[in-house]
This record gives sequence, C-alpha cells and structure tokens, in this order.
Amino acid sequence: MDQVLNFDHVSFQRGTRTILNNINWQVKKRENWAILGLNGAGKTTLLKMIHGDIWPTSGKLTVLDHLFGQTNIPQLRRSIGWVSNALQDWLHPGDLVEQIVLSGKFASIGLYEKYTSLDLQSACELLIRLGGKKLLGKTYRVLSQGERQLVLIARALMAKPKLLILDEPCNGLDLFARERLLNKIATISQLPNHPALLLVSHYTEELLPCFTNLLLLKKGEIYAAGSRQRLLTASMLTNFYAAPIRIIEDSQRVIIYPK
Ligand SMILES: Nc1ncnc2c1ncn2[C@@H]1O[C@H](COP(=O)(O)OP(=O)(O)OP(=O)(O)O)[C@@H](O)[C@H]1O
Repeated sequence: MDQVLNFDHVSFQRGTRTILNNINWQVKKRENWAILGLNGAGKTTLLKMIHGDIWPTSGKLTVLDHLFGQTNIPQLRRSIGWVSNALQDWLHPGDLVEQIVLSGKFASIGLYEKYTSLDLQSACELLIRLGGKKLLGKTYRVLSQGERQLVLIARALMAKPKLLILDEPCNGLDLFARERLLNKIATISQLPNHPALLLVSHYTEELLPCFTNLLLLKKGEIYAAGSRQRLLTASMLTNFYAAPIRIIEDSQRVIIYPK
C-alpha cells in the first residue's frame, strides 16, 4: 500500500449547500501535508470525512486502502491518529492521563476494552518519550492547554497510526509551548516509518519544513495542491486569499500577514 488518501471527484452536500466540491487529491505513504484555508473553507469537513464521521455524497474516497462504502469504519479509525480541539470536549475529564493515552489504542473515548499491563506500560512510556512524565497520575481536567495537546498526541500515536491528523494543534498554546509542540511534531516526522501527517493551521509559521506539500482549500474546492516551494509564495497566497500578502521567510519558517 503506497497510497494513504485518494479523493476521486469527491463532493459533500448538506441540503442544497455543497460544502466540498469535486475534490481530487492523493496523499502517499509518509508524505506530510499542510492544509490552509480561510474560516469556512471546508477543512474540518474534509478531515471529518477522512476519519469516517461523514461520507461523500458523490465520488469515491479511499483511506488507507479502505474504500468508503465497502469498509469497516471503526477498524479504519484504529489506523488514524486524531488530534483536535473537538476531541477535548468529548474526553472524560476525570480520566487519568495514562488512561486517555491508552484509549488511543482502541480509538475510543474512555476505556471499555480489555487491556494488559503491557499496554498501560506502553502508554506511560509513550508519554514519557514525548516529555510528559510529570503528567502521569494526573486527571485530564487539571492539565493546561499545552499539556492536553501533548496527551492528545500521545493518544493519537498509541495505535501506531499510518495517518496522523493534526487539526490546529497549536490552538491556545503560548509562544514557547507552541514551539515545544512543533518540535515534537518534527521529531515524529523523522521517525523511521512515520505516519503521513496532515496539519491544519491558519498560521504559516506553524508549517515546519517537514510539511513539504500544501493543500489550499477555498470555498469547498481545491485552489491548489502541490509542493510547498511552489505554493508558499507571496504571489500565490495573494491570489489565494484575494488580498495582498507580505511574506517573511528564513530557511526554516515562513510568516505571512496582510499588507
Ligand atoms: N452539517 C452541516 N450542515 C450545514 N453546513 C455545514 C455543515 N458542516 C459544515 N457546514 C458549513 O460548511 C462550511 C465549511 O465548514 P468547515 O467547518 O469545514 O470549515 P473550516 O474550513 O474548518 O473553517 P474554520 O477555519 O472556521 O474551522 C461552513 O460554512 C459551515 O458552516
């Protein structure tokens, strides 16, 4: 299996509204993509579809060799790591951090399946490797926003996913916590056999160099998809946002702001 995602003329409608229109997009194994788009462009809808929360109303979608309509979605979800603020509303705040990390193995909210002491040990070790040793034994409700994001990343990695979705993972983080989280993401991107990464962000400075591909989504359609080098330019983004953009860049990061 070389392909992680294959959107083949996929559209999504709700009532009379077309929210995603004729999406054609392929992601290969170990590719890392960042998705940019204004509020309401359809980014979350796209991610929800990949996660099997909603289905295409037309077109064909294949995720990790699972063709929608002919597949077991709960099974598919176990191969997808999911980090999103939306998850924070669903998790049980009284659960211990290690229980939350462990639940990632089963792609469940809460722990309902049998697990072994080895599973629990793996969850603790994973969190320690990500720098979260001091969080063990705490309940989720007492954690800061940055600590919660770290737990969500550990939870997402617990099932050794083939695809890791990061939906605005830096939301609410201070400048330094954001940098620490980005460093963790960079580390994941360097692991042998790392999962393909999909990052949604509104801020280009969060697009680490490992995000070598960009999807520009506008009003539910793909405006452009391809290499970072080609798309992360002032002229492309000025056209994309339909507003003059100034760009500041060094070898590692790009900052943009409206002129
Ligand atoms: N179930 C639904 N029924 C009707 N409209 C919907 C539904 N889901 C999403 N939309 C609309 O589709 C559009 C795209 O929503 P989506 O949440 O995917 O945007 P987004 O790019 O993630 O935006 P943001 O950056 O603000 O998070 C929005 O206008 C939203 O109101």
